Amino acid sequence: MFPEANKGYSYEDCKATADWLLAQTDVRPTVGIVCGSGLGGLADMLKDQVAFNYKDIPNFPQSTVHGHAGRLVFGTLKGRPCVCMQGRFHLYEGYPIHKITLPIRIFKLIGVETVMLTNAAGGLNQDFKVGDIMIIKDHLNMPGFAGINPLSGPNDERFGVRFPCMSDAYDRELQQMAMDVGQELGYGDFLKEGIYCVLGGPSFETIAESRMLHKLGVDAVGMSTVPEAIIARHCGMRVFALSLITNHAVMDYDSEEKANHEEVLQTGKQRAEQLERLVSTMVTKIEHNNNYV
Ligand SMILES: O=P(O)(O)O[C@H]1O[C@H](CO)[C@@H](O)[C@H]1O
Ligand code: HPA
Repeated sequence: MFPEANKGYSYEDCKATADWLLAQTDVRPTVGIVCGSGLGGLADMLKDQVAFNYKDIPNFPQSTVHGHAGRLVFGTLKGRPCVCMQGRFHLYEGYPIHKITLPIRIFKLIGVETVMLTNAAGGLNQDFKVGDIMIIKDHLNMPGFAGINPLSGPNDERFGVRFPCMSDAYDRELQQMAMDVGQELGYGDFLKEGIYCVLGGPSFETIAESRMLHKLGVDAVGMSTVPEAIIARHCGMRVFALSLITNHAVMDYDSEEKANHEEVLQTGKQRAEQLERLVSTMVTKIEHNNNYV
């Protein structure tokens, strides 16, 4: 019924990878973090690290994008056991969508309860500045409109239901926590919230595309995160996600601005410290069993 390419990894494949990892480390993370482009420094915050190169992990794809180191790092963040993907996978790298999201199911099988996704994104909201951090409150899954969804193919109920709800994709308590922590840290001026839209990439948006997305109510555009959020919600993990606004999406034919990956990485470096502090402070407030203390 389903073409071979749509089958993805079986539960047993995922379990084999999870068990392999659990056999190599005593760390039992309840929080899983994914680092966006240029945001790999988040992983360096972990203490007592046990790190694996993606090439050494059974079934794992390889990172091919500059700014994505390709390491899975276990460790503790202010005493809390965490696992961190220092580098993620994107559709435009040529991987099937099931492969992009495999690590999220591995997170689930090693005991992760809360997933924190970060990304670099282009700002469409005219009130946003480069360097703003946007808490994602909802998403537009453009590849999904064309049938490219990480849940397509046979459904294994051991992960989740056939038709998962997505109106609660981004945990509201964690959004509020991020706002509160951001205020406490004095980040009020550059902490925003909004809607993220994923596109396939790797070409950046045309002016017409940016204008269309802006009219649709999109605040920031990128090429990741949404497939990971869908897979995490499907298997019952809580999701928090944020975008670092690394550039303005060009919306004006007179503009001299041109989106480029170097600028994306550069902005990441400039905001790295604050972003790390925001995420690490949140981690210390996320209790086992997903309670916010
Ligand atoms: O979403 P992350 O992985 O942060 O990366 C973003 O940055 C790259 C473009 O510069 C794209 O891959 C886009 O998705
Ligand atoms: O402007 C952008 N568009 C798409 N993806 C991005 N990732 C960082 N900036 C951008």
